[in-house]
Amino acid sequence: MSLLEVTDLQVSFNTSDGVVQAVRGISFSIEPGRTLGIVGESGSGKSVSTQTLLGLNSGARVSGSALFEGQDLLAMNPDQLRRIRGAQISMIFQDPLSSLHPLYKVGWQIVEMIRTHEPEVGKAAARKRAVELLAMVGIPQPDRRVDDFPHQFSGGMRQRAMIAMALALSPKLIIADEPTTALDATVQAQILDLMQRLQREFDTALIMITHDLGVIADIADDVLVMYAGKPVEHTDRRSLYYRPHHPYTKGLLESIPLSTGASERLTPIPGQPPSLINLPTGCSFHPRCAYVMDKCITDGPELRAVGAEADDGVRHDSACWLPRAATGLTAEAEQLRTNAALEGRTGAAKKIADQIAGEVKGPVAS
Ligand SMILES: Nc1ncnc2c1ncn2[C@@H]1O[C@H](COP(=O)(O)OP(=O)(O)OP(=O)(O)O)[C@@H](O)[C@H]1O
Repeated sequence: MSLLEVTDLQVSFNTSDGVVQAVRGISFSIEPGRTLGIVGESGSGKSVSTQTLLGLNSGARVSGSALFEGQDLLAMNPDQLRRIRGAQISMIFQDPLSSLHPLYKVGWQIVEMIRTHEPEVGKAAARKRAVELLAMVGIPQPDRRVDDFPHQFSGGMRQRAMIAMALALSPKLIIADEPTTALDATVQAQILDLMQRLQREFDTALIMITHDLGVIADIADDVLVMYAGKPVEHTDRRSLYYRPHHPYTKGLLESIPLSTGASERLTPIPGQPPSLINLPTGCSFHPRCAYVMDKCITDGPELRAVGAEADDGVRHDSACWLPRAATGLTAEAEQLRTNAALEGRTGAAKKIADQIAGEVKGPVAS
């Protein structure tokens, strides 16, 4: 049994403009000590998927199941979820001030967190643990800084303090939602290092949400790529980075900024993600896809096994009509994609491809 097993999670919101289909059927599982990266552009449904697991989306229409140690989180009442939050599953957000109250001392907040879930722990013992936790996440002079207010910490230190708080009750799963996006590259690397070290030490499972594939390149075991509320590619890290199948994943990889001076490469994906109220027909990505075919406009592909990995036991699923073997960034893979795209398009798809042609290089010429 997996630590967490999410099956066909769907989340929508009724708004005055219509129904927002934020999450349209995602499934994943995670084992103790493993890291799952969930990646996609802003609005792809990454945060809603994970917040729904912890009951943090009031007013949402939710279906599917999310078994945490065999118990369905989606069927739990608010009291049961409150007991799970923080103690069994904790969250780290981009903005530490969404977890750290600006008007209370950092140490006091950690102490409160411990004593709320473990009332038998005395104040002195909880404070001692708070100091130990701050030391563990690398806060200098923790016995003194424990009495600081959040605004007396730098951005990186606040992020560390939030990690200390997330670890306070030794949760089995941490969900980190863009935890380093607001930090500069050096501090970002230190925080990711720290999370990885602590994760190993405590065998904690980690779900890392990010819009930047570069952030999880070193730490994810598996990666789930989301587009417009749907999973479009799901595989292990190696396959995803070296043998991507979905053109959206390929686009995300090509848009990773390389911080290597002259060779810097950043090719944005053309166009914008669709409205989740009025989704495109067929594959939601087709209006932006350089490999669009006629079929993509009418039929939405579901995840299916692709690549040679399907035979050697590594799971590699992609929701794309391109040939199963068209994985990777080699010239050969590109040829397969190009041939399939050029063969598979006539009128409508050709028009879309021509529009994209102005913005991106792809198999757009006929
Ligand atoms: N309470 C709500 N009511 C209506 N729509 C919502 C609500 N919460 C989220 N959404 C919509 O659901 C979609 C998915 O949002 P979500 O925050 O999960 O995206 P994301 O991939 O995490 O992006 P970001 O990185 O910007 O947070 C967005 O279009 C968002 O506007």
